[in-house]
Amino acid sequence: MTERIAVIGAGVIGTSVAHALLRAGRPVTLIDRPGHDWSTVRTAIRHHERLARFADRGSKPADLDRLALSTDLADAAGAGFVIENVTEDLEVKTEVYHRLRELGTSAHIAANTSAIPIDTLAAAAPDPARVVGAHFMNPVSATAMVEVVRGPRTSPRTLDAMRSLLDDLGKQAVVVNDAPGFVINRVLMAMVNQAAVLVEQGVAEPHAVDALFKGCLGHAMGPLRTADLIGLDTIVKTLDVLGDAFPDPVFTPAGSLVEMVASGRLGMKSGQGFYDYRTGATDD
Ligand SMILES: NC(=O)c1ccc[n+]([C@@H]2O[C@H](COP(=O)([O-])OP(=O)(O)OC[C@H]3O[C@@H](n4cnc5c(N)ncnc54)[C@H](O)[C@@H]3O)[C@@H](O)[C@H]2O)c1
Repeated sequence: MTERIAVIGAGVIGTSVAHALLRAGRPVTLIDRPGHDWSTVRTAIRHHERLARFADRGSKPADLDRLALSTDLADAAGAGFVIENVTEDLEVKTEVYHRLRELGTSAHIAANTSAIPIDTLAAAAPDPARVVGAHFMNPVSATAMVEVVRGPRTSPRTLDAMRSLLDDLGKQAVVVNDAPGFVINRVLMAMVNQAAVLVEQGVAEPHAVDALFKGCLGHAMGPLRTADLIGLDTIVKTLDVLGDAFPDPVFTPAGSLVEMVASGRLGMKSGQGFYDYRTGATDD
């Protein structure tokens, strides 16, 4: 099956999704806004490829000749499947769905959002029945499972198409119902936020917080390195979505998170977050 897939949003997760699709031999059109810095995308794809090759030395490399880059949403119109990964902001995402509607897109659309309910996005889409949530984890190539969110209007056909695409990628789908933050982020975001508060209050340094989660609870990464990997700006935006949905202070972004984002410390993508990822940095 070689139908082209349009991946909209070439940031942290969109690039990782595109890479995983290329490894599965799928032709991909990766779309971002005009003026987007494609050099960071190429660097990220090379990074994902190194990770994937390290994890599975016998696997086939991503076929980069199948990757088309675009700054025009019209290039999503003819795709067999659309995976939307734009900024975690309802207005920004809604604009993309409205444009897909104007373009008459008839493809199934997977919404990759951290917390925005799928039905809210579906309301702006060409056909709400053709929208399903696909909450991918970064790095996508190295993650075995995807949280799939069935909106109240998601059709069985679209859900099947999502499962079948994930099957091709070698990923297991776990289907949950629609709610702000779904399952993972309703829990994870509260945990990340409290971990940031603990650091703020001087209870522990980031490496101690993460070491406890790895050594005592068997997590692959602690909450603060996970936050750096996701992107601290995305963490704050996701907490804002959850805070709007659930008036609980556990979702009020920690002051330190807000300050880090305001000063451009966005995590791995900017080189600094709770940890320092710049060349030669030693606090890793
Ligand atoms: N970072 C993660 O680990 C992760 C995991 C799962 C889901 N998500 C969700 O995926 C989405 C993207 O997250 P991210 O971390 O990649 O964010 P990001 O900020 O790294 O990237 C978002 C990208 O969307 C692009 N964009 C914005 N408006 C656009 C438009 N109109 N047309 C085309 N491109 C547009 C931006 O230019 C940017 O490149 C968010 O909803 C986020 O919550 C993120």
